[in-house]
Formats: sequence, C-alpha cells, structure tokens
Amino acid sequence: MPQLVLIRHGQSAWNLENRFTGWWDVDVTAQGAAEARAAGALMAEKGLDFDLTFTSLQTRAIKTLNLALEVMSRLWLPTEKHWRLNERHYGGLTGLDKAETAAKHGDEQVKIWRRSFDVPPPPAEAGGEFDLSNDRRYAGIPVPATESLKDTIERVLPYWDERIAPALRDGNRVLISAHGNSLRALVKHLSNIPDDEITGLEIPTGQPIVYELADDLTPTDRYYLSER
Ligand SMILES: O=C1c2ccccc2C(=O)c2c1cc(NS(=O)(=O)c1ccccc1O)c(O)c2O
Repeated sequence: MPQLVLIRHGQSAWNLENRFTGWWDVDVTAQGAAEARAAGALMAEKGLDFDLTFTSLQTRAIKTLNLALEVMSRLWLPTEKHWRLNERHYGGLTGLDKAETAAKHGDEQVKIWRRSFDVPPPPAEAGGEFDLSNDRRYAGIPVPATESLKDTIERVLPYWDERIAPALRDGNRVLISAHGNSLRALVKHLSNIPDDEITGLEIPTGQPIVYELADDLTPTDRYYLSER
C-alpha cells in the first residue's frame, strides 16, 4: 500500500510577523524547529518509515525535513529538492504584513484576493528588495513575478506526475516537506477538492498528514498522525 506523508514547514520568522513570504527565503524560528523535531518524534513513535523524501528549494521546508529526519535517525534517506514545491509567489505583496497590505491596497482588494482562486497579486518589481533573479539556486528557472493559487497548482502538479507519483507506484514510502499552498495543490489533486473550496483549506504547520493510497494512488485514508 503506497504511503505518502505531507508536512508543512514549522513556524518561520515572517509567519510570526504575519508577512507574506512566498519565494523569499526565511528560516524557521526556534519554535518552528521544535515543531519539526516533534513531528519527527511522532512519526518515529508511530512506526512510520520512508524510502524517498522531497522538498522545495526554500530553507524553512528543507530544515523542517532535516530536523524531522534527524530525530528519526533517517538523515541518510535520499532527498530531492525542487522549485516546483516552493511556496506560492506573492509578487508585490512579498514582505508586507496585514496592516501594510490593507494600507497599500485597501480592505476590499484584500477580500477579493483572499477568496480568489485565479487572481494573482500585483507582480514583484524587477530589481526590488525581494528580487530573486540573481539567486543562483534559480539559475535557468522561470521565477514567477507573481502567482494565483491556480498558477501555483499548475506548476506543482507536473512535479507530482513526473517524480512523486512514479516513486509511489514503485512502492516507495514518501515524505514531502513543503509549504501551505504547494501542499494545498497536492491535497486538492489527491482529494479532488473543488476550486472554490481549496482557498478555505488551511494546512497546519508541523502536523504530519498521512495519505494511504490504493495502487492507482487514489486515497483510501487520510488523517493527521496526531489523531491516530
Ligand atoms: O491578503 C491576502 C492575500 C492576498 C493575495 C493573495 C492571497 C491572499 C491570501 O491568501 C490571504 C490574504 C489575507 C489574509 N488575511 S489577512 O487579511 O488578515 C492578512 C493580510 C496580510 C498579511 C497577512 C494576513 O493574515 C489571509 O488569511 C489570506 O489567506
């Protein structure tokens, strides 16, 4: 029975300040690191094990994976890091907190963005404070200027189809450490969640989500590990 576990990275410095982070590379806080270790301890305690792991190119997800694996004495497992598992890009909102966003764009616009599936924030300004075009990890990669949730889903799913699903079909037990919206893309796909419902799905940080899958990768069970 192929098995997949998803974990959203632990608390980051900008989560604490309620800032849009997106592709900007912010580390986990001490609390976020503790969440990651506790997730590893819970997975070990419940007897979970893995053959392959996947994460994004962002420190907060990579560190969450490593801290959990360290507790499980599984740092030796293969890990594949890919930009397609990165968080949604928030464009020109990157770095803004709630007050700054409302001040700059108004409450009505925030309400529209908040519940929309295919409306992207304004694009990031080239050469701005959060410009990633000179970041070596994205050399040769189409760094988005901004993303709607729909855009994020459309660039995550090819990675699922090309790398993760085949690994599961080959019988590998897979652990993925990623971000709120890139995990939403996977949960939406696996659980057939409609476009107008996915924006309401919040994935908690540091809580392993277990998918038990049939051979055709349709879920036979999905649960938070903390509840079993
Ligand atoms: O403005 C947005 C937004 C804008 C553009 C794309 C997506 C979203 C989005 O998904 C979102 C927003 C605000 C809030 N709540 S908030 O207005 O309290 C808020 C605003 C700014 C920063 C953090 C906050 O918590 C949310 O919970 C969201 O999920």
